[in-house]
Amino acid sequence: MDGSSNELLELAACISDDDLPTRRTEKTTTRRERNQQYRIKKHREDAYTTLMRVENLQSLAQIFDKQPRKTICIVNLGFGAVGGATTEQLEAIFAKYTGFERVVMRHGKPYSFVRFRSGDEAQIAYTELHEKPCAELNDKVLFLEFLTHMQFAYLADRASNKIDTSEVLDESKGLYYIADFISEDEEKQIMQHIVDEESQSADKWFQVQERFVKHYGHAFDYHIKHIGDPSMAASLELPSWFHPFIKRIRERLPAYNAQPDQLTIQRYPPGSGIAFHSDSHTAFTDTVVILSMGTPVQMDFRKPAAGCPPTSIDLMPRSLVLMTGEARFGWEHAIRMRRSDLIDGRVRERCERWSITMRTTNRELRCSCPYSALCDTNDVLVRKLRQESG
Ligand SMILES: O=C(O)CCC(=O)C(=O)O
Ligand SMILES: [Fe+2]
Repeated sequence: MDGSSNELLELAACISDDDLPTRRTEKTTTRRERNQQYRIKKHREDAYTTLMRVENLQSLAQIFDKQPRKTICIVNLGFGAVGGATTEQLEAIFAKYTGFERVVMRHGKPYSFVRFRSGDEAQIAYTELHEKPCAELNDKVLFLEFLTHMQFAYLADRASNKIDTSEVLDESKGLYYIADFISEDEEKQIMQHIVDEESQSADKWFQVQERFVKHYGHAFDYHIKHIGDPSMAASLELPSWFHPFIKRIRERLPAYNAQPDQLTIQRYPPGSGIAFHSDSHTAFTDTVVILSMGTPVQMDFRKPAAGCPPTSIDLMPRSLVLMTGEARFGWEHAIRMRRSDLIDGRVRERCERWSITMRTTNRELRCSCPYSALCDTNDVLVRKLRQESG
């Protein structure tokens, strides 16, 4: 038996036979209690074994502290899985304890964290909730443990990957973010335009995976990942209501000198997204702009060659993202297909999101960027397109 199994056994409560009752009624009660204790012991073993497996831990001693600490780990309660909870549900359970600060959750993990102002205050919640059925969670029995700051950092902060969403994220890399690029009224007006145009060209919405797309100026064909047949576009003109926004981009980002001739409107129902990609280099030139509306969503960026972990920005409604240079050609971007995002440890459920992507077609059908892993300039299809265009 290895050390970890020993530790699990230590953690499992022993069922005491010391006080076996003699009278019949007492005996029935005690049996029930013993069964309940046995069930708790089983659940506890499952919970701790799962945690050790998920985090590849050899020992629980390296992760939990025996002293009361500010941070409690709920070993067997995460977000999303069967029997999981939302941030709001956990807040409702813990907010009644003095000193409660916040709930921290992570995607895809079977555990979560609750932060208190002090260890003593955390201890009160611990004593009341540990190994007890929780009424707010269908009587699920919760297993709580204390974490030191280092242990919390190890479990929770390790994968922190959020970029600071200041106005210019990384100008040198060509990634710009402008919050509140349009007003709430403008957002409503744009949505109204989209609805109005719906009646004229309803058949020009295409479903791509779980999202819906519509093109103006030029169509984009997702099968060949290139400019598509003009008949697939809702209109070969950009909608006139959009021109003032192009002017505004130039005012806000004077370096922006593109003349977009292609607009893609996309509707993302909750749970939908777009896989990692770099917009075709030979279909579009070096600047891609995205205006977001509706629900906020996390967009991930990654540099495939460098093997860096993805990093994400939170696309708030009415914000604008501009990608140029390295961010446009050398990075991939994606919106994960999921129903929620995890922002600073909080689960934020998604509603419907709308985006408008502005691009300029690349007339030369050629790209000379140094990011060959993402560049389609030598693809067979693109070479053929170049030949055909003379
Ligand atoms: O909808 C978005 O925000 C991203 C769209 C996108 O990346 C694309 O259409 O290439
Ligand atoms: Fe894209």
